[in-house]
Amino acid sequence: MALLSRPLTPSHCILRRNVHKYTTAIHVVSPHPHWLLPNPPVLLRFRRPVSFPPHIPRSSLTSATAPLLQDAGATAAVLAGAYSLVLTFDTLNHRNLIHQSLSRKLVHILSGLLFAACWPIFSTSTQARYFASVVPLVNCLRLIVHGFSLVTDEGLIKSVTREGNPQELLRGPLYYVLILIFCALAFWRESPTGVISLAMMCGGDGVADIIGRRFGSMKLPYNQHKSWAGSMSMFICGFLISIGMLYYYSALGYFQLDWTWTFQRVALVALVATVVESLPITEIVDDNITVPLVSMVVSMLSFGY
Ligand SMILES: C/C(=C\COP(=O)(O)O)CCC[C@H](C)CCC[C@H](C)CCCC(C)C
Ligand SMILES: Nc1ccn([C@@H]2O[C@H](COP(=O)(O)OP(=O)(O)O)[C@@H](O)[C@H]2O)c(=O)n1
Repeated sequence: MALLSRPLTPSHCILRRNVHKYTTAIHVVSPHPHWLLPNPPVLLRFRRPVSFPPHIPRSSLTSATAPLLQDAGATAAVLAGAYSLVLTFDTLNHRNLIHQSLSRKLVHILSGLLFAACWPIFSTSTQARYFASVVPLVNCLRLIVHGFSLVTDEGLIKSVTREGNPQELLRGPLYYVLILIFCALAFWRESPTGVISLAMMCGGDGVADIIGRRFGSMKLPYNQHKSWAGSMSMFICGFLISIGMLYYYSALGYFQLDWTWTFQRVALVALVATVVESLPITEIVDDNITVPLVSMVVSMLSFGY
C-alpha cells in the first residue's frame, strides 16, 4: 500500500508500486521542485535490495537530517540575499545612480517581500519558521549594533536612513525587522495574514512614500503631511501586491482560496491599512508598526486565521 499521508494534488504524478519495508525512495514527478511544495511529496518506496544495516534504516537518518540541512542552507542563502540587497543599493547610492530616499524605500519594499517570497524554500518541518526568523533577527541585531554606533557601516546607514543618522536605525528599520520576525513565527506559510501584512507594510507603505513625495501635491484634509496620491497608491499597490503574494502561495499549494471572496477581504484590509497610515499619528507610533498590526487584525477577522 502506498504511503500516502495527504490527498494527492493534480500536480503530483505518483508512480504506484508495491511497497517493501527496506526500499529506496523514488522521485515524485511534479511540475514544481519538490522542496518548494507545501508537504513533502509522498515518496513512495519501491522493492529494491538495499545495503544499509537493518538496525538503523538509512531512510530514518535521512528523514531526520534532510530538513535540518535544507533549513540551514535556506537560512544562509536568505542571509546572503539580505546582505547583498543592502550592499547593492549602497553601491547604487555611492555612485549617485539612485537618490538616498529612493534607495531606502526600495530596500523597504524589497526586503520584506523577498523575505516572504523565500519562505517556501525552507523545509516543511516545524523548526523551519524558526530558521527563517533567524534572518530578520540577525538584521535586528545588526541594526541595534549600528544604531548605537558600536560598529559603523556607512553603507547600511546610507541605504536605510533618511538623514544618515545611525540612531534612525533604531526606529523605522528596527520596527520593520521585528514585524518580519513576528510574521514568520506567528503566521508563516499557514495563514494569509502574514503575507498580507507584509505586503501592506512593505509594498503599500513603501509605494505611498515614493508616489506621495513625487505626485502628492493634493494633501489630505486631516493630514498635511500625507496626500491623496500617496494614499491611493498605497491602497492600489498594497492590494495588488497582497493578491500577488496570495496567488504565489496558492500556486505552490499552501492556500486554497475562493478568489472572489479573497479579493473583497484583501480590499478591506488594504482600505483600513491605508486609512490608518494616512492618520497624523506617525509622530506617536511609527507606521511600520501601525500598518502591519492593523492589517493583521483585519486580515485575521476576515480570513479567520
Ligand atoms: C529601510 C527599511 C525600513 C525603513 O522603514 P521606513 O523608516 O522607511 O518606514 C528596511 C530595513 C531592511 C533591513 C536593513 C534588512 C532586512 C532584510 C530582511 C530581514 C531579509 C531580506 C532577505 C531577501 C532575500 C532580500
Ligand atoms: N499616504 C502618504 C504617505 C506618504 N506620503 C509622502 O511620503 C513622505 C514619507 O511618508 P512617511 O512619513 O509615511 O514615510 P515613512 O514613515 O513610511 O518612511 C511623506 O512626507 C509624504 O511626502 C504621502 O504623500 N502620502
